[in-house]
Amino acid sequence: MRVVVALCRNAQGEYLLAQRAANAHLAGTWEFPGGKVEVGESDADALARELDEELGVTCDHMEALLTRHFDYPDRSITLQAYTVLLSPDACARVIGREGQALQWLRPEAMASLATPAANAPLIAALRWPPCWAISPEASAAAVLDWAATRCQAATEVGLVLRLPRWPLAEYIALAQSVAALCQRAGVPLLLHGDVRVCEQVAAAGFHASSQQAATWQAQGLKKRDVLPATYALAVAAHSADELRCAEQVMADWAWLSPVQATQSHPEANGLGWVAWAALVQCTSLPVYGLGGLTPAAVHQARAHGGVGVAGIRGF
Ligand SMILES: Nc1nc2c([nH]c(=O)n2[C@H]2C[C@H](O)[C@@H](COP(=O)(O)OP(=O)(O)OP(=O)(O)O)O2)c(=O)[nH]1
Repeated sequence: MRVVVALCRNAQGEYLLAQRAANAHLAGTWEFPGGKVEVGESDADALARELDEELGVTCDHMEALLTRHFDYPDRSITLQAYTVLLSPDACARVIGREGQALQWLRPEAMASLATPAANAPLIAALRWPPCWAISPEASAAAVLDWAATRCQAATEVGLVLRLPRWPLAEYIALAQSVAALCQRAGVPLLLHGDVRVCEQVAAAGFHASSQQAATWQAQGLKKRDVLPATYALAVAAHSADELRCAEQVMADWAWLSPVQATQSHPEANGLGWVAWAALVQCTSLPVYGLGGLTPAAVHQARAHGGVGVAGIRGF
């Protein structure tokens, strides 16, 4: 079943959510406005019809954001999300024409609501940048310069400070400087390595290796047991099993690699986008593509069920 949804944003950076009826599939959850595409309808027709039926508004402009296939126990859906520009007038006129409750909410506040499981990647795409730049292994001065350049760039990017060979104390000192730069620029930063760094540095999250996640899983530990409450957890995965492990430790998203062969791991064959997309379907987590990609691959990732891309060279 093909379902189109509208991510309607207002001038305050909030998005419109509607509560599903008590007798509907996924009753009571907070969804994005939209619905099933009927036979013979284009996505644009279906979305315009749903917005009129549900909210009493017409949409001025829509842009494809991402596609994600999702298997609920009783049905499979292909969810196609569009960002929709509503004029300030239209935002003010929005009403729940089917009696549904409505609210405008920032993406980071959506985690505390009951939302359809298929929506996690959409919410991640609204909350987090489409691209993550992973630090090169270089001197402290070069890494600071790398971070400063990306913090000044106009493109939407997050940073991952990955320096596996650095002693803990030196990593923490550099991470504190990078975190200060990122905070000033409003750029999210993920830490890496020893999880104890999170107690010393104010960052947006932590990037765990697949081995770290497997160790936590074996010990029955979840994200809340290993990270400060405000931290997001991103876990590296290379297979369906590792994606399941990321889910079990309650990661916020997974990096799935390698999409293509890379300079750092030339021996590993790339999955290619088709096999990558098939693996993405094994999980309900948001997934970023990694391995031999550049920021230009965001659209391909999003057409294959992903949220975005990450990498070292070219980011
Ligand atoms: N509208 C909407 N549906 C969603 C979202 N996330 C999600 O998993 N779904 C699922 C729930 C349903 O199984 C399916 C949409 O079907 P629906 O029943 O809302 O479609 P509709 O508006 O055409 O409903 P109806 O005319 O059949 O009553 O997609 C979302 O954010 N918005």
